[in-house]
Amino acid sequence: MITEAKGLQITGNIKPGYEQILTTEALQFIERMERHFSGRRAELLKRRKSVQEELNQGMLPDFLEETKHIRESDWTIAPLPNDLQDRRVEITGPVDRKMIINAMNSGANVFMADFEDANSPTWENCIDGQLNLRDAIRGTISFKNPNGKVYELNERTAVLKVRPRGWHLEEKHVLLDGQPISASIFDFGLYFYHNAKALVEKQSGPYFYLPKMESHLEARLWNEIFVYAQNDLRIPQGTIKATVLIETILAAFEMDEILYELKEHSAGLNCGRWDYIFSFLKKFRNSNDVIFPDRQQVTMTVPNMRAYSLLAIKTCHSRNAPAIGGMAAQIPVKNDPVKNDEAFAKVKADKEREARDGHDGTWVAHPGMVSTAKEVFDLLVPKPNQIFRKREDVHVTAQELLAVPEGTITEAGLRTNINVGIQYIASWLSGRGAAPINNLMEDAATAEISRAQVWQWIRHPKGILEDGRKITEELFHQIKEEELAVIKSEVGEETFKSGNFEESTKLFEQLIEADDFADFLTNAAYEKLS
Ligand SMILES: CC(=O)SCCNC(=O)CCNC(=O)[C@H](O)C(C)(C)COP(=O)(O)OP(=O)(O)OC[C@H]1O[C@@H](n2cnc3c(N)ncnc32)[C@H](O)[C@@H]1OP(=O)(O)O
Ligand SMILES: O=CC(=O)O
Ligand SMILES: [Mg+2]
Repeated sequence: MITEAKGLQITGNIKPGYEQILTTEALQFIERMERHFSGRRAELLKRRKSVQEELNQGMLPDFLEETKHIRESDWTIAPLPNDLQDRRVEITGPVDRKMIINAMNSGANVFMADFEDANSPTWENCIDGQLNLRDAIRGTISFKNPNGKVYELNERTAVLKVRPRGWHLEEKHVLLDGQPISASIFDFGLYFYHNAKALVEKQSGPYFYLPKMESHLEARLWNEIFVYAQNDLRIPQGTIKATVLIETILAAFEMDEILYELKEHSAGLNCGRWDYIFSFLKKFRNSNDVIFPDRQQVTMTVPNMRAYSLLAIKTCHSRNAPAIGGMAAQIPVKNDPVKNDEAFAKVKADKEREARDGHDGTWVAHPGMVSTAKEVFDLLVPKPNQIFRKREDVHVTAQELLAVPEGTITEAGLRTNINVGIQYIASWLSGRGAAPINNLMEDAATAEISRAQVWQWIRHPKGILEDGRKITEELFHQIKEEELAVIKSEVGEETFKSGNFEESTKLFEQLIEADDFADFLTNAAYEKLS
């Protein structure tokens, strides 16, 4: 079915209820923004490619000379609204109806509803997600599971934030002049159009998390979109508040500048550690100086990761902005008390480091982890936040940000990467963007690390297992076959057949075999998604 709203063509299915989200007025609002900003988005994506070429030639990122005046002058972000003062625990999760209710009732201060890496962007997931959030904001959301259990919102719920998809993604079911529109503008635009006024009436606001930016110029584009959207819907300027994920190695050099661009709309920064690791590997894909050990060895305490999080805290606090920590990927482990205790201990240690360093809040992936994080932050952080701790003792250099973590590459690490990569893509193609795999939360960012490491280890001269074997395409294929047998025995023949494992394996192989490193696995995978 094709629905037209002036120039926009909708090629996705219009299921009952979708007409309440895809209204003519909402689509015209999106069309105006897409017409206005698509050129700039395209330029910025092109710019990413030219920066990559420079990095491929050996250029190293550094703090920018041309924006020194921003780093060295005195300014702060605009004051934060009341409901964003205390963000000690933020839970994240997909825009699934039941999970939205569970997350909002979890006891966390904030719930980040994710159209991005925890969401497989099928048309249905995206539009159902908008309907679910609309109902959540109006307090009418409910859900009944197959056993008859009814889910409804508690009286007190988490403050809602929304993460639209990143600049590199398109929404292929919505065309303007025959071309797919920006997924960021689509997710942001629909949410903002339908909910901004209702949120303001509730003494809250349209709050966002902005993913995967690679420069302050990309933050400027978001800011221009915010100004445009607020003008268009006659909502006071500065009502939108957005927290930027510092999750690319290039953005780490532009934290001040990113806060500055979004000054009136900023709600601080967050350390998106998983994408950050992925970005480091991706940006230095061709460098013989960069190779990371097994994924599990790259923790937040290795020197470069610690430098990055300390710099985020210092930068934010000097601008009166909150510095939110990141996601510990552990989730509760069912039926294994020892592993369960280990998972909780790891989350606790991670949150203690963050709170002691100066973070004002943190992320958890599962409602079962909320109280652990909350206990740590309640004990170590005075309410509502510790922005007053300016951390002037912290001095982070470019070399420290670019330091390569040491460690070993093991066969177990290689196996895990292959196993997780294939299982995650299969889950994503089945419409599930976050999955529990080997007792960890996996989403697009964590799976990207797995895929990037296998690609790099094959091509890098130091891609050598600790037992002395060079990692090659042949070894990859051998281990892949062995891991497929393991997966098959775990999930069973039937699920293996119906669960997109064949398609996922093919895609994983293509990504590994291509000499040109694909910028995002989700771009290729999206072509296969309904
Ligand atoms: C790198 C980054 O970008 S991090 C941010 C993006 N990633 C995420 O947001 C991942 C969030 N986490 C999740 O999606 C989930 O926790 C998963 C997929 C990892 C595991 O989910 P499940 O297998 O359903 O876990 P589990 O069976 O233990 O869940 C128990 C209950 O908690 C709920 N639950 C689990 N995680 C969440 C969550 N994040 N938000 C809300 N509810 C949740 C489940 O729906 C389930 O509810 P029920 O008992 O009412 O049926
Ligand atoms: O989005 C969060 C991350 O760690 O990546
Ligand atoms: Mg991320």
